Amino acid sequence: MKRLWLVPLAGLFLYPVIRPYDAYPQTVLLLAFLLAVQAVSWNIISGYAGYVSLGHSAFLGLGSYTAGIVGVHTGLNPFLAAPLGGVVAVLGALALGAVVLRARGHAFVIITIALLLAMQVVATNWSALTNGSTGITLDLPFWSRDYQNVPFYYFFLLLMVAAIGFSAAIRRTKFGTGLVAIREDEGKAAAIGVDTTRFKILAFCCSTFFVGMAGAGYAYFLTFLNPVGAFGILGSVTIVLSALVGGRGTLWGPVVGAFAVQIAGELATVYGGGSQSRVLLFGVALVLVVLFLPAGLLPTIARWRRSKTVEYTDQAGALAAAQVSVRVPEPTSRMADRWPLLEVRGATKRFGGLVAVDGADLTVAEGSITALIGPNGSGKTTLFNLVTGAMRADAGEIWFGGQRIDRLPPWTRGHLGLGRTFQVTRLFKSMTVLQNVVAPMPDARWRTMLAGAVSGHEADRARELLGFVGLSRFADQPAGSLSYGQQKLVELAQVLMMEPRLILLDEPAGGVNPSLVGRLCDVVRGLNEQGVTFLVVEHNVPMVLELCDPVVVFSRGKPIACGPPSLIRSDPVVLDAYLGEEATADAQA
Ligand SMILES: Nc1ncnc2c1ncn2[C@@H]1O[C@H](COP(=O)(O)OP(=O)(O)OP(=O)(O)O)[C@@H](O)[C@H]1O
Repeated sequence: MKRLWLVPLAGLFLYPVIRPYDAYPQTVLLLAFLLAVQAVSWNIISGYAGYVSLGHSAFLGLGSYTAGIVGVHTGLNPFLAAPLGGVVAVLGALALGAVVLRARGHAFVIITIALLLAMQVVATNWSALTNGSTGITLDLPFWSRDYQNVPFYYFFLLLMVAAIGFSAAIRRTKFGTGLVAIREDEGKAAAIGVDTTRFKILAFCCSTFFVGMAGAGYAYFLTFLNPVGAFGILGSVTIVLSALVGGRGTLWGPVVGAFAVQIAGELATVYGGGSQSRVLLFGVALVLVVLFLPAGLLPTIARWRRSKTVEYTDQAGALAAAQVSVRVPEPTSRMADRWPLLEVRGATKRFGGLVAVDGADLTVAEGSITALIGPNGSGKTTLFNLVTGAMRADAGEIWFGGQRIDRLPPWTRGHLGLGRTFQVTRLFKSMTVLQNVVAPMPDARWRTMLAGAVSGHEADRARELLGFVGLSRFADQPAGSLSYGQQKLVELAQVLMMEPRLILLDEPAGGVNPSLVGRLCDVVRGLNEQGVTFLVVEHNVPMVLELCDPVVVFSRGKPIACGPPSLIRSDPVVLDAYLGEEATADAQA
């Protein structure tokens, strides 16, 4: 059943054999294959990674011009020049990606359109190479007219199969999971070790190779190239429309969409009175899809078919089966001496006129569970952001394990053993619980990146960690269906996949069912006994005083006291600044 797609594929392969003289349907189909190649490729950067390119047909144009220019100068057949077209498209993506992928959202979309139009201008004006607006005429196909378009048919069909296979392979790797993580929450992805810069540039390159190859074949099919045709916006709009109709971010959505759009466009041209009606149809379809089918056909159908009885759970029972049997870093000899694992020296962060962190110094000894408490807005989360690299400090230094880290990107800090959880959980909602736990990238090696997303010892370890936090039975549920407290525990399991030396917990008990708080403390203690150091921001003062030692008190962006809980509990400065009059009265009673 799973290989049902082989049936239509076999049909497509056999069609020209069975009906060799059906030239028109063959042409419609080969153009659908071409569109599918582009939509499936576009989906890698814009569906998986969420960076919507509206200029992707530029890479078809690059491939076309490569084949055209090489053909004119060397006589090389465009089919043979196709790999070169793919390589040129990838090189173009590599050069442009480093620049355009700095932008996000609308800015990225606009830049990609600008890019397409810029290429049109270059192709028009670089006459010596491209023959300018006069264009390039290629040799006619060498085969007999009896074969019609059959060679083009198979060329584009094979490319489509290759592009789908490539996209499926990417989706199955940790690289693919990393792209989805970037789409859902780029900051979080970086925090769990995903080198977002490398992932995005690589995805951009992957999304152009088959498009460039297809461009070479398309130039041969048309036998004529000019800048307006090769770098027109309509081609890009059609790609986006195909992926949106079928379902962006899915494997088969762009394929289904490409066939639907190509066939609908053909019908509009034939019965609607010419190619203008095709443009009108695309415009109307784009509006309708965005308004009424935002997820696309396949995801909408899948949602209808999916069982409506997703198991929403309460928090009771979670952790019941928890076993503290988890692999954590080897305790180091320095631990015994309470060596500083993290040192923040004079860190400052300003937001306009507001000084959120004001020359703060903080030391976290290896092997400790250090607390960071303080009133709302005193700068605790901002300090976390400076330590993990989510924000850059305006001044000061941060050292971790004897290495200065304040200029390193967040993922490198993660690879060094710095993990964090968030005040408001930031799981990847479209992934299952298990997929979330295997998503982190513990290092920057290519081997890790290309490893299976949910396979081998990584998956075993993720299951072990889910057992550790007591959530094994939710492994295959969507992360978003779990209760808030359970999501916090999944986030902890996710961080543990990085094998961290230090975990920064941002309000671990916030919003969590009180019955879980005690268990959460046990989990933290269990991990600490095995060598993991913790820095905990928490408003639940009784919990902090019971769990942590030392306790650092933050006020107005810097520490005002530090010591064991017994001292902090009765320190008048702390009582005044943070615990308030009520606590002062309690302490005095
Ligand atoms: N991105 C930002 N832009 C502007 N101001 C910010 C930003 N992030 C934090 N702030 C401000 O910096 C100050 C410190 O905020 P921060 O969230 O670090 O405090 P906190 O101690 O973690 O508070 P809470 O306990 O409520 O989470 C606050 O006044 C906050 O409004």
